[in-house]
Amino acid sequence: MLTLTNLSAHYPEQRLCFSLSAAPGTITALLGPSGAGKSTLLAMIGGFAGIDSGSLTLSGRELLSLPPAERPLTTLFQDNNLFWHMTVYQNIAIGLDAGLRLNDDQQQQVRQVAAQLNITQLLKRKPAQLSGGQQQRVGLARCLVRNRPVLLLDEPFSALDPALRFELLQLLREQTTRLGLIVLLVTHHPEEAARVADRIAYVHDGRILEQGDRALLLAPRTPELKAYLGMCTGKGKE
Ligand SMILES: Nc1ncnc2c1ncn2[C@@H]1O[C@H](COP(=O)(O)OP(=O)(O)OP(=O)(O)O)[C@@H](O)[C@H]1O
Repeated sequence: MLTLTNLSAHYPEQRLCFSLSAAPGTITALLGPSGAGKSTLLAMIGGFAGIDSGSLTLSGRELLSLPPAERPLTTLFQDNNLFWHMTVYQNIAIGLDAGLRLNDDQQQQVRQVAAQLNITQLLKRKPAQLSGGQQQRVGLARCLVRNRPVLLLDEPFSALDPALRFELLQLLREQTTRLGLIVLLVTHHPEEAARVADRIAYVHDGRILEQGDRALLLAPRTPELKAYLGMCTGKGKE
């Protein structure tokens, strides 16, 4: 279980404080308006943003004292951070060894994850020779090969057209269940959350205002989430 307890940061214009639990094998969708703090929440967990107080644990182990590279997690952003001069194989392999010196076992792991994400036929290409969807598959493959229990995703598929987006989300869903990953997925698309997420956390003004299972999207309790989802909150209106 990944557990955030009053994990807090203060910025001149924003005070953020998050409490959240996420279980293995689940996807938690982080929804909320622009500027609410979704990306900062991931940065706080990843160790890229300062923390003032609170705790962050994975299976009871405190993570805040660990530098980012030693935390048991991996991140994927919309800009997938692929290296354009390297092949797809190398771009995945670098997730295992920055010097690209892979033993037989590790080489096998790269090929395995490539097969799972249907990119085996692309391993010799460079990122510029791939479509946007294929590039995101490579980015996801690099994350998965690292074999970390927590996956932080910041709108990774937003630039893709809907069909491709859902294909990749389905793939993410399968891998989350198969590997027992804890996935936090920032998205601006409630319909993405409705399709793949086990849990919904609505981030508003630096905190999680509401959380629950997918039914939350159909029956939000707070006026803020209703307004975010475009549901009418005015009295006497439909
Ligand atoms: N390094 C920082 N310095 C100052 N303020 C910051 C910093 N990082 C985050 N903030 C504050 O946190 C707020 C939340 O920003 P964040 O990018 O996390 O929102 P978001 O919900 O991810 O928005 P979007 O959906 O537009 O990406 C910002 O408006 C800003 O006030």
